[in-house]
Amino acid sequence: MFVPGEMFASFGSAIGGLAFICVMFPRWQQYVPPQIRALLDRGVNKLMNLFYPYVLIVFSEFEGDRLARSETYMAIQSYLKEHATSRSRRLKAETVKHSQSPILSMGDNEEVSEMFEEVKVWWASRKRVPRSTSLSLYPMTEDRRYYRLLFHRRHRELITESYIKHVLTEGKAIAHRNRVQKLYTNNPSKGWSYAPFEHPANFETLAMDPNKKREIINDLKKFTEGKEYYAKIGKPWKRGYLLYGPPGTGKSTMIAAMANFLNYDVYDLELTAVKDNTMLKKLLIETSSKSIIMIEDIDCSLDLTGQRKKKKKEDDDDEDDEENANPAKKLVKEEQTSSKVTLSGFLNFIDGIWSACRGEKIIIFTTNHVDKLDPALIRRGRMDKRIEMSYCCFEAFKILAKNYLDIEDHPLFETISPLLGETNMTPADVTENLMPKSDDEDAEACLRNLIEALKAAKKEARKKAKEESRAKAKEGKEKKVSGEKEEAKESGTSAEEVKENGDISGGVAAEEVTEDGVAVPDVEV
Ligand SMILES: Nc1ncnc2c1ncn2[C@@H]1O[C@H](COP(=O)(O)OP(=O)(O)OP(=O)(O)O)[C@@H](O)[C@H]1O
Ligand SMILES: [Mg+2]
Repeated sequence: MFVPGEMFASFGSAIGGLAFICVMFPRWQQYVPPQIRALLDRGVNKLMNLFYPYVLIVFSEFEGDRLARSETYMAIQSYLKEHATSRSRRLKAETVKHSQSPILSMGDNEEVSEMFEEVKVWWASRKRVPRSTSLSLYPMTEDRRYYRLLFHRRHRELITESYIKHVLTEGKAIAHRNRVQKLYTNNPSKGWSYAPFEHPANFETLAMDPNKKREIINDLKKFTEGKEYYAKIGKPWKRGYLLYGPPGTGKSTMIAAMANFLNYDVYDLELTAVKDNTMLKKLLIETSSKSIIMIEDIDCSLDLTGQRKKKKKEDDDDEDDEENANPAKKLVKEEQTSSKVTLSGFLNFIDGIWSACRGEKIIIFTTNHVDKLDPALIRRGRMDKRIEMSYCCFEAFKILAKNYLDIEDHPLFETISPLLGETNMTPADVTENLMPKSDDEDAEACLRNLIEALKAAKKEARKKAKEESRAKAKEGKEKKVSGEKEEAKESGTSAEEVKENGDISGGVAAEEVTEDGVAVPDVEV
């Protein structure tokens, strides 16, 4: 096979020989003055251009002094792993943490070719071992790898404008597809640490109203495809969701389903483990793009619900006077406050830092009590979409029945449907009943268990409602009696008298109380 890389070595001419010497004896430059060296370089290049019509582009693993690997190099690596390893004769196997099988890539000094729009290009992987005078315990880590792309100069435009773009886009997509999804958690001392994210939830098994589900899926799709749109409207490529609803309605399951649908990493941010606003910023800047940042039970995480209101109120409090008198106490209090994440710090992050760091991120808050949250936290713009996760409806039940019992229809569904409408049962409770308790229990037995549980829940709810209304009535009565007693005390009459008066007048208005505190009933005779 004719390969230009090899052709280079086969030049028997003086030019080839000179070029060969340059490559084989790179130290020759040390013995030649710089002016002559530059002249020689130019001459060699001119001659090479005449006889060697190929263009070479080098993509290094590390660019300049940067410690991080070049994104371009990694994208090419992924591209070549998928497209070239089948044609490569020498492969390199790398064991990747949390991956079950080793990942194969082109071995060092290996070459492969491919066709792009009927143009042939050659890729080669190369390794440069830098000469080092210092002793290193890990000499291998100093190897510098790079990819070489070779093509005929007639195709320069096609390769530089289309092919490289194609390789990078495809390479990034392949890398994203093949990566191990991660679940990050934060801890006070180490920042983020991660484990593989292996939650099996998906939108197919998520029980909820199908229309609502479709709407969420479309929203996510639109978000992932919206890079240009977000750039056009000048908005950071981020989206905020608020999931709210009673415990066991599937909020956490929904986040897992979203992460699996998008193939995003998940950052589970525990606000109570964040020391202060500065630490919060640091953690959030460290999150990568294509990720979901979730803050569960935001109402319980911190006093994010009303810190601003409370602070304002505190200014007028007597407590402050006490602190002013005791500076030590004040200092301790200030320290305690500054060692916490505050609502304003949090909001600043969402509006400011959040917008500045790398895009394609989703932030999700969950809460059981949406009404308790500070409106500033969940206003439009910060939280783009609110999703209510509610009690199990019949449509959601059908999905659970399919997941757990492998049935799409059953005569007992007719009994279950109205019961679900009359009771508030969470999907978590429904699934509990749909799971066979023993080997003898078949689908029908599970459905009967569910019917019993629904009936019991309905009975319980009725009993509770009755008790509540009785308690309310009792409370109202007690309030009325104590009000009458209070009034009697103030007016000096007996409670019975007040009651009688009250019954006649229907209550005494404040204006009708004389200066000496005696109530004058306004009775029309
Ligand atoms: N909508 C649902 N679809 C499928 N399974 C569900 C759904 N809701 C709850 N479940 C089941 O119930 C379990 C608990 O649900 P999940 O943890 O998602 O509830 P939650 O709303 O996050 O509750 P909490 O408010 O207590 O955090 C899940 O593991 C899942 O098996
Ligand atoms: Mg949850």
